[in-house]
Amino acid sequence: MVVRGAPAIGISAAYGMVLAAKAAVDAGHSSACSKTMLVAVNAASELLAASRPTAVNLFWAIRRMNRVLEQLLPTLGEGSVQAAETFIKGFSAEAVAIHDEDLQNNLLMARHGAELISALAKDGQAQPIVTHCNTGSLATGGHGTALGVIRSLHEQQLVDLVYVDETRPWMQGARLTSWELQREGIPCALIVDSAAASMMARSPRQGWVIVGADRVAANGDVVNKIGTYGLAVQARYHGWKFMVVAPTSTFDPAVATGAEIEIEERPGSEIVQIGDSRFAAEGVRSINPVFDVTPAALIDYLVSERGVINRPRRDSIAELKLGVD
Ligand SMILES: CSC[C@H]1O[C@H](OP(=O)(O)O)[C@H](O)[C@@H]1O
Repeated sequence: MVVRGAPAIGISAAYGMVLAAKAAVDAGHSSACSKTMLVAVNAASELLAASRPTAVNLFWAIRRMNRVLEQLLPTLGEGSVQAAETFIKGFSAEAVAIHDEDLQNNLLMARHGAELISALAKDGQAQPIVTHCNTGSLATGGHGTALGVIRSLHEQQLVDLVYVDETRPWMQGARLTSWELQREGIPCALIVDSAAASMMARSPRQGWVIVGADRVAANGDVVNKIGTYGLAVQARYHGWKFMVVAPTSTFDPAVATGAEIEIEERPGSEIVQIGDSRFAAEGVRSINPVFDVTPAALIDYLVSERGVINRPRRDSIAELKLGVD
């Protein structure tokens, strides 16, 4: 959890593989043969892949780096200083490309999402928004997914107030999102997760729930931070629109529905105490899944860098023609 947020996890894994390659070169005193390199990078990618199970960006980035590794390995031969330098340059370039592309995709998604909301805003009125977890520059290559859309809306004076779910139990909303929003001067108020429905009910205007994603299944089901599913149900009941913002690196065409996606379970210690201070009854059983599945039927808009899908379904997602590799 030092690095968290689906795109940031993928980007970090790519850089982690580069660091492992560099370490292999250093250990061989400025050179490394293709065999040593393969062993070192494979070991690193296995370790990285085991770090978290749900965000697919992690596996996507590792696969992408492995493809470049395969192309570059033969150039190392038996190992020379010059070959090692060229190898590291080429391998690092792929990690930097993954990072840069994510930032560019964030900017595109921010534009697509904000254009849609602004087009639907009656009389150009500023919108109330609920967001969950942290999807800003701290979770991505730089601008943010859901928070990127909120930023762009704010630039157009279309944000009335962002209700920030604290996001139990890791408190990404309280610790990170409220910090990012305040820093940018975007009007926001922190709420406990269970207050979101009441905020929707008492808001004079119907607004938007805008969230990110950790994995999008082929049928449009979305896995995101625990509590997202509840927000989608509440949004539908109260007539608020529900928008998911995620780059195509978060889409997993290999899984048919959200039910197939592994949901990370974290230790109960995260929910029976805050910091060192325990408040739950001693010995109580706890269950701590940190993601949930929002069925596609509850999603009004799915925004990726390729554009906006209204009411995502298997066929509309298939039109993106994302390769299964
Ligand atoms: C744009 S980040 C996607 C996603 O990552 C968060 O999970 P975590 O903080 O556990 O890594 C959350 O579900 C965000 O929506």
